[in-house]
Amino acid sequence: MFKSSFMDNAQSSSSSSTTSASATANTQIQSESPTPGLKLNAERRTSVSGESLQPNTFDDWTPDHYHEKDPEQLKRLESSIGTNFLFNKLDSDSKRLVINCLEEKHIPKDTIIIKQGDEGDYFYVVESGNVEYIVDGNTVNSSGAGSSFGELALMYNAPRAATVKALTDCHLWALDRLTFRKILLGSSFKKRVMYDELLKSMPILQSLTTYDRAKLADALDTHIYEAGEVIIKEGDTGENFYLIEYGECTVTKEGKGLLTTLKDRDYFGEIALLKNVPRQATVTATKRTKVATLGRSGFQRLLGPAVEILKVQDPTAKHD
Ligand SMILES: Nc1ncnc2c1ncn2[C@@H]1O[C@@H]2COP(=O)(O)O[C@H]2[C@H]1O
Repeated sequence: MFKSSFMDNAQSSSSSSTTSASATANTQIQSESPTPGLKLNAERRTSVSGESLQPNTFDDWTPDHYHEKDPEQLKRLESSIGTNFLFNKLDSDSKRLVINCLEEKHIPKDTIIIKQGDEGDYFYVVESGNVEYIVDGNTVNSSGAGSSFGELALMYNAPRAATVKALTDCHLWALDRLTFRKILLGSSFKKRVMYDELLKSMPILQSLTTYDRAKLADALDTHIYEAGEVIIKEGDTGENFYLIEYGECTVTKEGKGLLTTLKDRDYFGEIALLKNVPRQATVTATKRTKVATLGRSGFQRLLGPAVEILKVQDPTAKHD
């Protein structure tokens, strides 16, 4: 019954690539969920093998957890998470569906909501309270009202990348795996789906974790340049870093001519951002070229260990 409106939001799946979660361990929740009928991950074994990152397209799919929300719940949802980026990209039918598939959870302080290494079954949005994220025993960050977590395992069919613990009593909304994949992957997480193959295949990004790659994908934009177009001009102020998805570009410098030719999976534009200097060369598309661009603030925040590799590979060291 939901078919026609869902199909507008789901990207059609053309990829045949699949990844399988290796973890099969049952997830444990260390504090009883007070919400009847909602088991969190407890005693749950989810089979996720054979799914790709592409959003699912189950033509005859009906959500398992569909419960019309009462007016009081709807009002709270609208004011707390209705304006969240996850939901404001949805058309009204999809938004209504997602909202009605959300399950309410009251989580006591100190509850382990997600355990690193487990399989994923739910995605969570925080209405109130704070949670912390623990990777390999170290607290890496925390988040509060309006944030969300638990998407990585559902997107990439990977084991949970972090343990998530309630720092305070929390009021959460949980979305089941299939509804997440069916609706949110094709809309709210579309950029991650779009850039996944590119980022995974870029040699300089190999040191990034799944989490790092996901955050990076959120910050990217796409541009297409036709043959002959100048992408970067020597002497200009640099604002973007570029990853080449496909195409070909030349790098030329006044007085030196052609320095190099760049192709698929190469990058450029890093020197001005790394050293805070003007553009050191001109980059021109010689074929139709599709690039993913990352702005200055994203470059500083999101490239993580890849920045060190960029510094080591600084090409200006060779030709200056
Ligand atoms: N630094 C981090 N590394 C990994 N996961 C994180 C981090 N910070 C927040 N998270 C969230 O913690 C979640 C744990 O479950 P997932 O791997 O499904 O998805 C993960 C992210 O949503």
